[in-house]
Amino acid sequence: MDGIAVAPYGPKWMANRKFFYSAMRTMGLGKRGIEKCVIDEVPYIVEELEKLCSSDELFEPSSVFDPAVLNVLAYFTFGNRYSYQDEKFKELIHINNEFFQKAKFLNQPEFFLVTLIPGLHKYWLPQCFRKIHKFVKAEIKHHRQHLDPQNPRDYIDCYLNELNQTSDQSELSELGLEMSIMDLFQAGTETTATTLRWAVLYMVNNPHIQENVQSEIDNVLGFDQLPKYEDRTRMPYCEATVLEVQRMASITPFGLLHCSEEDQKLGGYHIPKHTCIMPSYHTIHFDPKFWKNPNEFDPCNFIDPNGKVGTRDAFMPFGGGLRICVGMNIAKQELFLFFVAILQKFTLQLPDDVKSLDDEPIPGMTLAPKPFRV
Ligand code: HEM
Repeated sequence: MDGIAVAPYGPKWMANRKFFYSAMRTMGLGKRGIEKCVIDEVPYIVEELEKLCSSDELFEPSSVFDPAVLNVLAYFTFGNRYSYQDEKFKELIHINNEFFQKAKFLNQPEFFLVTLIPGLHKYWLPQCFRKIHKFVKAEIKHHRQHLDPQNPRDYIDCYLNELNQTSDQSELSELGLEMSIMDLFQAGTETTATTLRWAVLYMVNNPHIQENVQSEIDNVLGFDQLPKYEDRTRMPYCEATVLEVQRMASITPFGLLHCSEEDQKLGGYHIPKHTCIMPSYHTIHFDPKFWKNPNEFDPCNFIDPNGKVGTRDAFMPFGGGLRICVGMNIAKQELFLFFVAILQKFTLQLPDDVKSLDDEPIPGMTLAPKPFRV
């Protein structure tokens, strides 16, 4: 196992994770910093939503969020974004979503059979995994042919440069690059797009909160000024609302599986070596010890008495420890900037005959709202 999310704790995981951070820094200094990738996507989201609204038909917001978040990662890794109508891109979204659905199998007991019988994974791996792999390999081949070592354009170029400079003993490899990209797509698209769908759901179910958000946007940005990530310091209510969406939705209720490397003591319990551990972030996010009215959607959970946004130890949407989400800073920027840009231009409403949306999630590896239309 190579890459980041699926790699076991060890030198390969460490090298790929470290490389991801260093690429973010390198690219952050250039024209294609992650914030630019996100901001550049905003006009396309607005345009797509305008098109959908003008038809008077209700629509499911994932038709906009899926391509938008995948485009940010495509921009970061492949160096270009795709038109939402591009057939190749539609196919990539389809196979990426399909793979995510299949990956729910990872939480089932059958998965342990796959890990116990050597070689079985070759037969079990679903077709969509092979398709994404083929797509990523083709992009890497294309990048290798057009690589200019002095001007790395994106994540793949930075990684290839590093491979060309390092020795055979390096823990980085072409397979590590392929797996890392697939991890970023897998871990970084459904999670972010699903959180945005929850944001829409909570806004239509709580119109008074939507009004407060919009009035802050009107005061700080007006109707035309594009939001920047630094604006969040002047927009505490919007920032707190996004954090509250993450708490209430708790889309990764158990994070990823962890395993103790040694015998450990934790909270007075003895954890033997090689115990499988699933932290329950969902429990922490709804614990009345930490939250006044945990079952109520209330952005004030994150606003301190001075009106400033403060986070809490009992808030862990991105997990914690050594394996904390590597895409946390990308996701935070996407959530804030997309959320603000949408509510700057649109008011989200339910059809006349619907009072509120069902906020019971569909159970799974991530907690998603049931399909809905606005
Ligand atoms: C709202 C969006 C997101 C949420 C809620 C989320 C949440 C998480 C959580 C809970 C974990 C597991 C941490 C643990 O086991 O303690 C994780 C891991 C991970 N996430 Fe995210 N994530 C999000 C977005 C992203 C994005 C945008 C990317 C990529 C750009 C990404 C890439 C990863 C990777 C590669 C890992 C595995 C890290 C490792 O094992 O070292 N995630 N994420």
